[in-house]
Amino acid sequence: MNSSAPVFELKHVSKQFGRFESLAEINLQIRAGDRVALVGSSGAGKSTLISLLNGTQLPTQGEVWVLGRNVAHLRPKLLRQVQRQIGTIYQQFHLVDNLRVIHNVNAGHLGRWSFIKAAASLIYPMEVETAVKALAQVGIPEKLYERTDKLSGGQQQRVAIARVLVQNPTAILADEPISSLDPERSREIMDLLRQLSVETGKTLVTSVHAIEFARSHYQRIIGLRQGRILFDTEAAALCDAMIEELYKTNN
Ligand SMILES: Nc1ncnc2c1ncn2[C@@H]1O[C@H](COP(=O)(O)OP(=O)(O)OP(=O)(O)O)[C@@H](O)[C@H]1O
Repeated sequence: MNSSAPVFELKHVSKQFGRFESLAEINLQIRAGDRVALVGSSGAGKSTLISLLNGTQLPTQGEVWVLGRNVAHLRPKLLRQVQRQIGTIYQQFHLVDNLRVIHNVNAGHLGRWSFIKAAASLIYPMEVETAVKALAQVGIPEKLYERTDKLSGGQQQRVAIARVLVQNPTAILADEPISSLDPERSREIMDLLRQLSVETGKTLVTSVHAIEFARSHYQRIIGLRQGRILFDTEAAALCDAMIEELYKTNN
């Protein structure tokens, strides 16, 4: 994959669901190491944009390039290779509740492990040291053998982040990672994502409702309104008038 290409590039992208246009005429580039927040009202298109960046959806029009590849033109094997370089964290964690933490963290290996190895690891966990290291990075190494559904929401989100660390992607996408957490846990998770991105140099794209976190934790903020980019700005240049325009209710 072309290492000098932007990690993500969208050219004249639209996404329709039936006749409804969720995104329209999106043009943007995100480069290695960028830390970008996506903001906008409910339904503005943030999650749709994230699903285009990780290749789980294809655009209706335009081109989505990930790591120098046009996603729509990739054969399944190459698409999986590209997708392995993109780790995604979701609001609802997407963990298997009744498994121990180690198995959820080891799911980060799934793109690389054979089916046999993955199945065997459910009985005799493999690469335990890697899992412990990832859990230590997210601050809960002692939870390795705990059942996942016994953890708090904040701890479960840490497990989801540890799984992405084991996957070791080039870029991390976080789709409203704090929406189901209380304010204190939200701050901890936002701090953790920023710290991991700064320490590892990984690109980080996060959709977030709380504009104050976008400002304090990200270098660049993209405002989506009714499926279009209203602004794409350095965080320091975001002013109250832009925020007002972003959230105003009339058309
Ligand atoms: N799979 C789908 N089928 C039909 N419509 C969809 C689908 N996914 C998204 N949409 C529509 O596209 C629009 C944008 O949705 P999206 O989830 O991207 O917004 P969002 O900014 O992430 O909102 P929220 O902050 O509430 O999560 C919404 O009107 C939504 O109903």
